[in-house]
Amino acid sequence: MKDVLTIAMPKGRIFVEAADMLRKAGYQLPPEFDESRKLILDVPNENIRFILAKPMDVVTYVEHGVADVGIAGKDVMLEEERDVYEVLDLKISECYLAVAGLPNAKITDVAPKIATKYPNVASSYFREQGEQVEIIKLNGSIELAPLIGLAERIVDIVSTGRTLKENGLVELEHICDITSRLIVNPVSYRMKDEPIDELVERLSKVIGG
Ligand SMILES: Nc1ncnc2c1ncn2[C@@H]1O[C@H](COP(=O)(O)OP(=O)(O)OP(=O)(O)O)[C@@H](O)[C@H]1O
Ligand SMILES: O=P(O)(O)OC[C@H]1O[C@H](OP(=O)(O)OP(=O)(O)O)[C@H](O)[C@@H]1O
Repeated sequence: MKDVLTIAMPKGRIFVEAADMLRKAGYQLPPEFDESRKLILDVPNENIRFILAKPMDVVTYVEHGVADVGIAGKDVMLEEERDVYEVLDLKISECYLAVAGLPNAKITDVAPKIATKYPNVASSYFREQGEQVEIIKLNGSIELAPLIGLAERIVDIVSTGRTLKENGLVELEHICDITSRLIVNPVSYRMKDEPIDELVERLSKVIGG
């Protein structure tokens, strides 16, 4: 009996695209997979176990080796340096990180406040720009911060631009493009090289069209 491969899947918006991609790669995922509230789902005929985690936590499960592989946004990978291998750009959940704020806002502070879910990315970005800022960490609804005076600017994900637009904010600087990545635990990469190589190969074919 071969070792089971544990895959950490992010709940939320990446899940749908990732599940679709796995199906296109020929993995037989049961239909109830998409609606279930279960956090561990076994697919015995594929020798795969899926665990469902918050997108920001996927990398933690993989780093600790309780999941062999996982799917995580590049934003999460950039925010914290982790001991995992990033083996494939899945080219799904495309978006980008940007600086945004109210139009024509005057910068009066010596160190303007920047609200973000990504304090490390934001700090490095402004350090590279040679700009002194004060970072305020938030967990969501980042666009609210400049509207209510918590921060002058934000660093956040932009996809369609709808959230910025509907809140009267404008994009000021493009930081970097983001897509989801396949990440692998370094020990699993050695111990379970066969199923991992197969997964990478099958997913690569889907990406390549
Ligand atoms: N608007 C978006 N469009 C496309 N991809 C996005 C968007 N927002 C975030 N992403 C990508 O999807 C990943 C997961 O985002 P999602 O919003 O599902 O989770 P989260 O915000 O971390 O968690 P939650 O909203 O459940 O607290 C992000 O890490 C990023 O890579
Ligand atoms: O450009 P858009 O297509 O409008 O997408 C961008 C929005 O999507 C994400 O928020 P999310 O929906 O994850 O909400 P939250 O960060 O407030 O939890 C991101 O933080 C932006 O707010």
